[in-house]
Amino acid sequence: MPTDSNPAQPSIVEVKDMDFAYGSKTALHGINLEVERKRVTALIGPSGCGKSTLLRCINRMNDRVTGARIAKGEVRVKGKNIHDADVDLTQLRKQVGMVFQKSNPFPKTIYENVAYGLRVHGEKDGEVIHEAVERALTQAALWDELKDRLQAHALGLSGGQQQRLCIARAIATQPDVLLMDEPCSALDPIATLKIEELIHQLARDYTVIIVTHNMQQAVRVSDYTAFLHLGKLIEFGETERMFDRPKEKLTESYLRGTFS
Ligand SMILES: Nc1ncnc2c1ncn2[C@@H]1O[C@H](COP(=O)(O)OP(=O)(O)OP(=O)(O)O)[C@@H](O)[C@H]1O
Repeated sequence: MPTDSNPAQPSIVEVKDMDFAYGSKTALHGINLEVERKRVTALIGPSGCGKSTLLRCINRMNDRVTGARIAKGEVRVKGKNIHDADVDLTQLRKQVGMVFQKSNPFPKTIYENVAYGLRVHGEKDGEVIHEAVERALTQAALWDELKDRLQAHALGLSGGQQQRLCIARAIATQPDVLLMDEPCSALDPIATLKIEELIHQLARDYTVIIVTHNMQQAVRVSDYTAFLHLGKLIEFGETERMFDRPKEKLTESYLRGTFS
């Protein structure tokens, strides 16, 4: 599989020769992927190729699906196999945060949505929580908009604001990696643009891995792209290079829209 990995940059997430199965059905075959720190990596490919499954392997979100398992290989985050017996799932999900397709704020105030993760991890110091809420809302480009109504109900926000609030919630505990599963698919073009700008800014502090159906979005937001087809990683490399000069015929036909 062609790759343009950068040997000078140690990977924060490594997927090594991984097969993933739902019961008897193998959904991912022999995946090898190295994700560079503080960069945006996009996962693209036709519907059902395994993008979300791969994303959800990185914080063991697939553990929730009965019969779903890594059949071969491993996933490492910061060098640690995430299936080792001593891995604490709550800690892993603190390290690897997630934002879903449909925004899902809790039916609580704006403030409590962002403070939630800190409280779950046992933070009791009001000042520490307040600083974290302000920092996360600022990083999610929401502080100026919302600072005067932190006690308002989160469900009263617009769809785009709710999604940015979910991003603020995910980054409040300062994860190393942020997984985003089609974060703009339910949003209008203006709200989408704001999230895309935000993704650029987030990559200063976080490693972002995003699933997108929208190839133009992959070009706009990502540094690296992984193209999957039928559960296999066909090509991985710098986004600009891959879209200009794909190395694989299959990638080329998918990107040119001549895919059958
Ligand atoms: N919970 C599940 N149980 C059984 N099979 C599943 C489950 N979730 C996904 N699959 C199967 O695994 C394969 C990969 O699905 P996945 O949702 O990861 O693909 P995707 O590329 O994200 O698709 P889409 O772009 O349509 O969201 C598909 O064949 C799908 O039917």
